[in-house]
Amino acid sequence: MIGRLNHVAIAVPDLEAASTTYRQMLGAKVSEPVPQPDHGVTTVFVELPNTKIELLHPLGEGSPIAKFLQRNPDGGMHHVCYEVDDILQARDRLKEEGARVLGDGEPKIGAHGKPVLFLHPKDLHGTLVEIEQV
Ligand SMILES: CC[C@@H](C(=O)O)C(=O)SCCNC(=O)CCNC(=O)[C@H](O)C(C)(C)COP(=O)(O)OP(=O)(O)OC[C@H]1O[C@@H](n2cnc3c(N)ncnc32)[C@H](O)[C@@H]1OP(=O)(O)O
Ligand SMILES: [Co+2]
Repeated sequence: MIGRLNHVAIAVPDLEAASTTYRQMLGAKVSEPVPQPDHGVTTVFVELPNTKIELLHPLGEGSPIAKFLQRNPDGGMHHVCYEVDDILQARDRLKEEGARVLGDGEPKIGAHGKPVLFLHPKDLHGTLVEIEQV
């Protein structure tokens, strides 16, 4: 059911410093920061030949990544995002298989203008998983 790896997300305490590291030290193509108020984060995308890295920083009150950064003050890998063809079909199958779909269970529009959902890390061996319909 899951397809390509769309992105790996890394939560960072300093978005500018992380962007500089990826641009200068690693020589990657790095986007400008984009606030995502519906998701409580600001994103920077790093374009790699085969996938993307999503740098995340909290935005506003009650950001879903705030506690993660408190627990990991230097930052760290936050989630992986897999592509699916049909997000509602994927959601229903994942629920049947015992995965908890986070939030109200309805897809939100993600950073690429496509529907996304998140699955609880405790049901996926300690990894927060995002699925994105492409
Ligand atoms: C920009 C849009 C979009 C895109 O298009 O790409 C995005 O990526 S938005 C990214 C940010 N949004 C989200 O992460 C939404 C989904 N996340 C959540 O709903 C919450 O973050 C969470 C996963 C439910 C965690 O909530 P939180 O309040 O931070 O922690 P808890 O105390 O409830 O955690 C319970 C348990 O899970 C462990 N945990 C938490 N986060 C992670 C993680 N990222 N990876 C692995 N494990 C995680 C946490 O340590 C707790 O474990 P125990 O201590 O053992 O109970
Ligand atoms: Co993401």
